Amino acid sequence: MLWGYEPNSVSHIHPHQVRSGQETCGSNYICCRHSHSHTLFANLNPSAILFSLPKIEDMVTFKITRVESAPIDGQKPGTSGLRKKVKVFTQPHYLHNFVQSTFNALSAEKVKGSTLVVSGDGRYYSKDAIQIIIKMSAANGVRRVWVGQNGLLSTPAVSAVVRERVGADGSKANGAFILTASHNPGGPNEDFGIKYNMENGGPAPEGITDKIYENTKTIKEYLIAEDLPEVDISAIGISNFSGPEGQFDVEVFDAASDYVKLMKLLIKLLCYCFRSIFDFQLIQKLLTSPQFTFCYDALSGVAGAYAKRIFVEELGAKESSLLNCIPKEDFGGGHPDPNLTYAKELVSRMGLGKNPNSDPPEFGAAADGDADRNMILGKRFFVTPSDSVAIIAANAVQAIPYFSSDLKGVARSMPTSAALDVVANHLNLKFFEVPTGWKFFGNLMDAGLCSICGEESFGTGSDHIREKDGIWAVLAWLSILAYKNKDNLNGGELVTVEDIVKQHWATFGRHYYTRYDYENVDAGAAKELMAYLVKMQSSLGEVNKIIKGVRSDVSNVANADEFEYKDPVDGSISKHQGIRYLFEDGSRLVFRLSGTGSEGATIRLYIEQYEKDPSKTGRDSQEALAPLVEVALKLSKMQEFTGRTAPTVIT
Ligand SMILES: O=P([O-])(O)O[C@H]1O[C@H](COP(=O)(O)O)[C@@H](O)[C@H](O)[C@H]1O
Ligand SMILES: [Mg+2]
Repeated sequence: MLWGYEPNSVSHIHPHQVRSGQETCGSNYICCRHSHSHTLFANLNPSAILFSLPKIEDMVTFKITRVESAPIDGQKPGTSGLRKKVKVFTQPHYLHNFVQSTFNALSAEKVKGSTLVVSGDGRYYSKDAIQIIIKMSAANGVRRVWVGQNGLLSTPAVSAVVRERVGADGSKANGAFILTASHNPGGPNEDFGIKYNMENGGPAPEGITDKIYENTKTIKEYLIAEDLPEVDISAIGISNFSGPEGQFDVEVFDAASDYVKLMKLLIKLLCYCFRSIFDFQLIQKLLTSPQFTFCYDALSGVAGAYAKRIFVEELGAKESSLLNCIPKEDFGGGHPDPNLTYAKELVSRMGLGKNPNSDPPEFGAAADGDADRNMILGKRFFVTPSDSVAIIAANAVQAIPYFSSDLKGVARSMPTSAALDVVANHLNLKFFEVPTGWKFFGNLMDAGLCSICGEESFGTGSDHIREKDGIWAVLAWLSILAYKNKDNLNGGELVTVEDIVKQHWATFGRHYYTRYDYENVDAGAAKELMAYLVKMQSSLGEVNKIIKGVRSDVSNVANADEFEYKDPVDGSISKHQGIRYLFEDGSRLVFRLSGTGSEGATIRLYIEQYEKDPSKTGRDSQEALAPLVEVALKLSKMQEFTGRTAPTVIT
């Protein structure tokens, strides 16, 4: 096969590996700069020189080694993959066992000849992990591995790449290893993580993650190409190798430009028209208006790799509107979780928290380490994630071109407030309540049942990919603001984030909502607390007596259960997905153990109360919910079980 590159795209020299589509020069090989095949072929200059692929005998060859191993405890993937301390991951065979168990769960015939994406949020240990996974992929018969430059790809970008990218030779990805522990801190003493995403770009379903876990308990050996040279993942280009089963390639590509292009291209593929998902021109007008001010905090996570390209270069925001937008291995020592506690700098810049800025911007947002979560803030105003998804759904058809023809349906996770339910009801939309974990939305989307979904845990997204998407959520909010202000940008009064939220409450009522997190609690104590709450569910008379003893103004519990979900698409059943106490007036208490921590246990307590009367929707949420909070803490004996007098995080 013959193919070529523009001569001016030559970027650097690699003496060790053959990089395809490259001009050979003595013993060195010159690499070419390109982002992906669409650009490559679209830009192909007729005068470009055509090169033949390197001959097998020129390629670096590798052998396959079978390394004896044994099961290591505790490799059960959580809500979103395996997340542990770096010190755990760097134990001999630890990562290898998990990767081999994943290959075995997928089956050899699916792995052989496949194309895998391997990248992540760039946290400490990622670079070593990528080299290990490349070597194990080669040994397991994978045909090619795609890596974002420097090993960086946000979780939503991985999903987009798996679904939409076409390699220079027409190849498509079959799956991905995403290396992240999301919102957990990074560094030698902090967390690392790995999860596998399937061909649809979404997280592996429980059927696969259960198999992976079973395999980790019986593993005896793994395969690795120990002599495969390290691949330079800082340089864009393709490295070719030859193994016992044939050719193996590693392609390093520009993570950000691919994401931006794929997002734009997607709509063309789906709709055969030339609109982008968002109306970039309209958003640009808003972002460049002197009346509007903007701030984006990537919390030193991988979102920074996209923020400059999208917000500054594409949409005209000022560079000074970006905070912590250089990705760092240890997230600058911070906790890359976009909430009111951990996104301190943004929170104070937005006029909230301890040292509030006196002149805050109109709009602020933050992302987590792997850029799938988002927090949306207005001037001195916090938007709860449960309200955020409801507001996006209520405005999507008018404000976001991707949805202009209609919404197929909407969905939320169980602990997320019912604000979205009210919108769905009002707009007569299909509605689904699923367990916590983005993978549950994927089935609905693949079946064409859901367009927009969201979670209280700062996750919002749509069926453009199969992961939640932090930058998408920001663009969705900017679209709504741009749409509502399209006639106000020449001196008129701006419709603010706060106005939009308050208008929403006036129309649909307000779900007062708060979440209390008790992080790093003793795992045994957390289990006992949950067991106690389940036991109490069988004596509601007793529960109501306790409640009335604590607060006579709180209504009775009408129903209590553990949430169970039957997937409407594949019929699979997920049990024990959170403990619910449902009150007569529609209020809810939900208790769950986090599935994303790496040590001890995190208890999450979700508290919700619906207020329909528009004259009562403007209260401070902590104040409005104080009676229910008191009830929840006493009913669960939180302090008795955990020894904690206060939560670590309140949102
Ligand atoms: O950690 P992420 O951003 O990948 O997010 C992951 O975990 C969240 C829950 O976390 P927990 O179990 O701690 O409540 C889920 O809502 C989310 O769908 C999942 O992708
Ligand atoms: Mg995340």
